[in-house]
Amino acid sequence: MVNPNTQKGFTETPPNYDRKPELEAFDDTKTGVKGLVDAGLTRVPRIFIREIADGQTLSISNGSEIPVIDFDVERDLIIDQVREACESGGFFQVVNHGVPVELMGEMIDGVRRFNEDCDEERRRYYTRETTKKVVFNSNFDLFRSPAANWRDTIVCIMAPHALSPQELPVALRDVIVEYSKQVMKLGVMLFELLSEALGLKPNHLNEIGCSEGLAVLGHYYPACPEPELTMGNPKHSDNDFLTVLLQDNIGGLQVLRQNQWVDVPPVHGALVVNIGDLLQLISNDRFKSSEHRVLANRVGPRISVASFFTTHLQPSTRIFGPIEELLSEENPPLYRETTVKEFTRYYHTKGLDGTSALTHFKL
Ligand SMILES: O=C(O)CCC(=O)C(=O)O
Ligand SMILES: [Fe+2]
Repeated sequence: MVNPNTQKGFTETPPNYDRKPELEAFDDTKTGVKGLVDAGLTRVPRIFIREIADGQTLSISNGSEIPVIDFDVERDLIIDQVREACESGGFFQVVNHGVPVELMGEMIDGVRRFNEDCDEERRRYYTRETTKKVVFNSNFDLFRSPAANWRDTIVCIMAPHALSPQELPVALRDVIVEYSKQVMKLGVMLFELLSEALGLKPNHLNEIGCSEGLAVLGHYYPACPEPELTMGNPKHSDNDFLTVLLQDNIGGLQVLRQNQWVDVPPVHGALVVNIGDLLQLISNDRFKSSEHRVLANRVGPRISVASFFTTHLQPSTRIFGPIEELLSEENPPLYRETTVKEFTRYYHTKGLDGTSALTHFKL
């Protein structure tokens, strides 16, 4: 393999190369990958370079495998389609979902405004403190992952306790409050459909707390001069119950299906829905989370907004395990019980290394 550092005039990466000072220098700027791009960088710094560029290893199909479900049809038909999508990969898109399309565009614009605001404004929110309800940083797992990713993220914890508007950055303050309200409504509806798809009473998943917490992540993937050397978001499954994802029209999101990466193409007005690891756990593997990733791109910025239904930052004492109504002699529990906080801790200590936190909870 060609060593890209050789081309950069580093000659060779020394065998005793210590990444830490370079990671620290990058983190200290508090302006993320966008800050590097603004400085006019034309090569990808080595802290971002993956030994195996997993972006290029497997073939890619055209994304027609990811179903687009219209919510403006008869309920029974929606439930059948949702059940099928959840049992065969846990990744689908929805249209006519009730979140106004105009608001979706405004939310993307809000994330853009924040990330393109002056350095000083972004630095105000830059932190690695995991207890804060508004956190901006680049690579939450910067000091643990094998390679950094070409992405900056702002996380706002919108539920169960509402943030006071003053805590939110001005650039997206109004829009994120309204968007979260709408996504929460959609989430409650999705958990009703998922409950029915599992043969449970419609309120089951909402009653046990699946829609209690909402973390909204605004991702900003700047244009990358050498996208084949790094990743926007490496292979992972989500550690929540459910994710509702809004992506702009750039593309690059892919889901792993039978060892093949499949594009999740942008569809105007659609939201992507995917099952998280916690829903896999409580459904006792009836519904599976899927691994996915985002490629770095040359034409960005790409912007997406991932709404995570989880309570990990405002933890409750609720215990989650495989739902009793789904268990039988032929269907014994596959996982032990846990709290959202304990479950999420595994994910946060290991970072996005491509292994599922679920394995730690298998019986
Ligand atoms: O940016 C995207 O399209 C996906 C983001 C994602 O996978 C995540 O936030 O977990
Ligand atoms: Fe994800």
